Amino acid sequence: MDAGEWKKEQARVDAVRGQLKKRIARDEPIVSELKAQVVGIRSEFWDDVTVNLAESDDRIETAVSMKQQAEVLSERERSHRALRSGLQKMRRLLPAPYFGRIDLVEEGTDGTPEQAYVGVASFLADDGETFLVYDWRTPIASLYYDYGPGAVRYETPGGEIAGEMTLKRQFSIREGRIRSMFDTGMTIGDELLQDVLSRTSSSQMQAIVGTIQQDQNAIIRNDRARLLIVQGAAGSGKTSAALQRVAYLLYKHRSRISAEQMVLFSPNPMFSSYISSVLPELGEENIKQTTFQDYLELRLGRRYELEDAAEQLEAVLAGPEADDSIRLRAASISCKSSVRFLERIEAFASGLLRSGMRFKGFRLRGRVVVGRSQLTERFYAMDASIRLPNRIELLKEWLLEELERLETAEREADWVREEIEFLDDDQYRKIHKTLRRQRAGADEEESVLEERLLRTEVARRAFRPLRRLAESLAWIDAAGLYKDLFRGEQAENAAEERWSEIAARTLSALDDGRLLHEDAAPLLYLTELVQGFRMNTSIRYVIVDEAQDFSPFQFHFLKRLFPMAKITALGDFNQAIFAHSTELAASAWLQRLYGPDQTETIVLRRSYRSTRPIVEFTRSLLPDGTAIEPFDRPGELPVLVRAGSAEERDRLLGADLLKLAAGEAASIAVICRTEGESQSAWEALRAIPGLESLKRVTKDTAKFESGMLVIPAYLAKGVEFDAVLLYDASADAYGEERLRKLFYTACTRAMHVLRLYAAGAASPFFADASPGSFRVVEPARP
Ligand SMILES: Nc1ncnc2c1ncn2[C@@H]1O[C@H](COP(=O)(O)OP(=O)(O)OP(=O)(O)O)[C@@H](O)[C@H]1O
Repeated sequence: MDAGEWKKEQARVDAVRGQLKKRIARDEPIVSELKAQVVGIRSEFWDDVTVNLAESDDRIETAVSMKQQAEVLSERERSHRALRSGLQKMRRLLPAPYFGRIDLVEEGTDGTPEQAYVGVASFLADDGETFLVYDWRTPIASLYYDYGPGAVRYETPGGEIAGEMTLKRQFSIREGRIRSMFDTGMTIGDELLQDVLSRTSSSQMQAIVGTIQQDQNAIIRNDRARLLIVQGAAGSGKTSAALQRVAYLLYKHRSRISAEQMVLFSPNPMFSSYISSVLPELGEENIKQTTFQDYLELRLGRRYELEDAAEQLEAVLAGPEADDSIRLRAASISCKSSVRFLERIEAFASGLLRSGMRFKGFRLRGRVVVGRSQLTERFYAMDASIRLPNRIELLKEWLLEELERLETAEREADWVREEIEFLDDDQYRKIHKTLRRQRAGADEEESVLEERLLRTEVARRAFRPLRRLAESLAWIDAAGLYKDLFRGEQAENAAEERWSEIAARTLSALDDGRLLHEDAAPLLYLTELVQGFRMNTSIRYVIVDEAQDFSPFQFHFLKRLFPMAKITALGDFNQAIFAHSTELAASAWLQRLYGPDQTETIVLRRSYRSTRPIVEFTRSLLPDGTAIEPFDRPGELPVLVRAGSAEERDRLLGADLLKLAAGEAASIAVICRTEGESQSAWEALRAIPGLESLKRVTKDTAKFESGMLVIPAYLAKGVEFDAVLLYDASADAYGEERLRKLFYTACTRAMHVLRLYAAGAASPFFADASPGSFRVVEPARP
């Protein structure tokens, strides 16, 4: 780049920063003053309004005065919020006002190119019209991500604009100085990306706004698809693109959609903390984050002892695949996560329109007051065309009336008289108050009236839990219905492998009040088919990360739970470590969920997280791994360290940990296969001098921190580390084919360094890796 051009650009950066500083200096005192005013008005609110309620004129005056004060307050609050957010944007722009420039000659103009500089927020000149910086989410900025110099077109709210891009320039600016600057073609320069990716990790995910790639931009800006499926290689930027997409959508629909109307399903709470700084970094509020497990807990947690996905995985990994009970459990999981089972449940629910409903009766003091057969008879006496949830609603209404009738009749029962003795003082006082009020106009004698009131109170108290039960729909015997799928005629028709054993195990777990993870979503699905689906109509966008771990049941839930939402499902089938996994792009049932017209799929092949040698090693572990493209970032080969014993392995690994920590690595993870392995590895390694502060991550860890830690592979999903040390890569630990994806997931967490340790024979996966894609190190022994 010639020096004159560089100087010109630096002068522009200086000028824009000058404007920013001027505006910041102007607005800072105004924001502080407004804040002081708001605080002042709030605290003096009651002093300033004339409170005089004696006369009616005064009352009006007071109301007017209060209204005026409230209006002043909300007007000041609005101005304060707007100015403060403008100020925050300017402060964010100050160190690096922009990262890109495009020159565009619009069709039909005189040929003079318009220059558009692109940054994290828009910034206008004093005239209030000229954009000194365009927000990366503005329509014109899309050109920066989608095109190279040449013919271009982009959508604006006013229609399509076509033109010629005459220049595309990238900048790296730090603290106001241009560090690098180059004109590029189609892709956003590898140089910049190299620079960004070679940095060490931090405890929080970073925004990628300056280096978004074209295919990622397609994810970010897609607002057509009802279901957007993103299948992307490990480290291809799925999570990053998803978060940028949230920021884009919040900007695009800022007048009608707020952060509360979006929800992100993440794999675990630690992951939520890891990504929580991206949106604030982009000047947006964080959206709601949850896990599917949270939803299950909310709906089923009170009634059952719920197993979570991690416990399920641990159970499956607890023994060798050849172990019969492990095989049976795996068969149970895959059967209950299948579309076939979903369809079976739907067919079973339709059958309930005719027969088979199960209810629980209502008891009062050990006596049945509304029997289950009474409920069933009423249910089936209804018109055959009425849907299940509507019948339940009608039955509930009847139940509430019936309980009221029973309660009135029950007041005369002998036990009520006895219970009166047990009313406490408070209740007596309340009743006497009512008594005093009613006595005036009553014909009855006081003692008769008193007894009537007391009896009413006792009966009301006794029926209260029954009324609550009726409202809660807990009188539908959902577990009983679910059990019916595993017994009698239903069970006999099942063609699944080992069905009768699966059925026996399911029934015995349910009888103990335990709900296995694979039963939770199907049971809830069946319950909702009967009683109607809960809905949240305010949510407009749902993002599902690690979507390969979602079963058909979970996707069907999302569709029904969020009927007004567009869903983005991001995942990688190669990282499907749980037994219930979805192939995403290749899944026919997922395509059918909203139908092909409303479903779009984007595939990301390029992997950015790891160095080229790491990607070359990890992709060679997969049968279709050649489709994954490494980003050309150099680094050292992955290393297989062969140890003679477990003790030697711990010693060697410990020494490597210390060496890496003394170097540049900010985060180093010792990744284990299971929670149990993680616990014993942590104990063994912590005993090594210098490693006393080694941390251990469990499924209850809420916050992601950098430094040295030990973590089970399934919890490391979605996060990344400068260095990954795979604790046990021996044939004992990873000898089975079913563990290939877990192994792959663990290895792909590494950004710069990957070392794998094996005491004894190494995992057979190494034999599948390309020759020369890793180095073997064997310590010299005497
Ligand atoms: N366009 C980009 N510019 C700069 N960095 C990027 C870009 N895309 C991805 N990255 C970086 O690559 C790493 C991996 O990204 P991310 O975690 O979003 O990938 P992922 O597809 O969700 O990975 P996984 O499925 O393995 O969890 C992150 O450090 C991210 O910042």
